[in-house]
Amino acid sequence: MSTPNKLVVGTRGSALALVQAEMTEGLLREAFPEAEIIRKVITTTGDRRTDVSLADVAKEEGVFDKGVFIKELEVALEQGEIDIAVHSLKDVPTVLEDQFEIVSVLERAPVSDILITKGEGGLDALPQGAKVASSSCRRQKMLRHLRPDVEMVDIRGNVPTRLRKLAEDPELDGILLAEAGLVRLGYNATGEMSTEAGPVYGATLDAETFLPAAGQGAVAIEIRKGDSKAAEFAKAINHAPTMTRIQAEREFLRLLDGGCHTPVGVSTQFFGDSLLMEGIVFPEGEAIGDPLEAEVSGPASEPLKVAGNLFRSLS
Ligand SMILES: NCc1[nH]cc(CCC(=O)O)c1CC(=O)O
Repeated sequence: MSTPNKLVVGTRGSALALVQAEMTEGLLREAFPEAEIIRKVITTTGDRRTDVSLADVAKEEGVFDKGVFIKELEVALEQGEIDIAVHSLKDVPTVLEDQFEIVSVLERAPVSDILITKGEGGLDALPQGAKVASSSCRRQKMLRHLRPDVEMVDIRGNVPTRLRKLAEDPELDGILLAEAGLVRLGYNATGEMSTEAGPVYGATLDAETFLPAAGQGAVAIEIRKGDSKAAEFAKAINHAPTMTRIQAEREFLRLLDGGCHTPVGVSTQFFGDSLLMEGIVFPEGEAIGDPLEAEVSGPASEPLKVAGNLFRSLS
């Protein structure tokens, strides 16, 4: 077990995870200059299995849903090997096992998705019948909702690999990625990015039109429930406005999850003391179908209520 003034931070070893761990550790060191902050890198199932789609990895490994990127970190938390786990919030299921809790989030990076293409001009310049790669069901459905002519295909691999695959593959016209990941890795997400196979170009997909995933761009800190020391460390670096938004977004997703798994997009914005929320829910399966959509606003002091209203307004 750790001594009182030592905190072990657990993180995945991907480039993005390491950047996010470093941000977390920097904030912790600023808030607790006397504390010893130690990093422990842990490989997750999602990191080991880059051969097949994430949905198949989850199925084969018996890990529920998005747990593919967090399970091993939770095991390390449970066993006391680490005191806090740093995650991309988007990868964390909305309902945690009883012994864990998310106590804080860092200030959010840009929430939008980015379309990366071989030429400039973004979505409007994408040719009719274009082929675009993404392994996210939500991105696949969202893009086909806006552009039914587009053909979507799967893709795996880290960011540099995906950018290179786009530049290399004459059949492929674009890929979709989170702006947050690109920005945190130091890419010029909304402009020219170079790859070994030539330049590619990023363009923001406006978050009110192309609705992001719940919690996209946010970094979450998970601890053992009831660990008051870890809670004290983590809460000191919480970013309250981000917490309000992600509580609303995750509550909306939780209300929808009820057993099945459907692609969901959700966006939140503050207008003074109000929280404006938009949501879109796509039917399961291959067909694009007609999604359910809604937009509501309510008091920012009650994010769960606003999310409940959004859920009930879906039509
Ligand atoms: N599912 C993988 C994942 N988890 C978090 C990010 C990016 C950062 C973020 O959205 O917070 C990504 C890559 C992507 O979606 O392009």
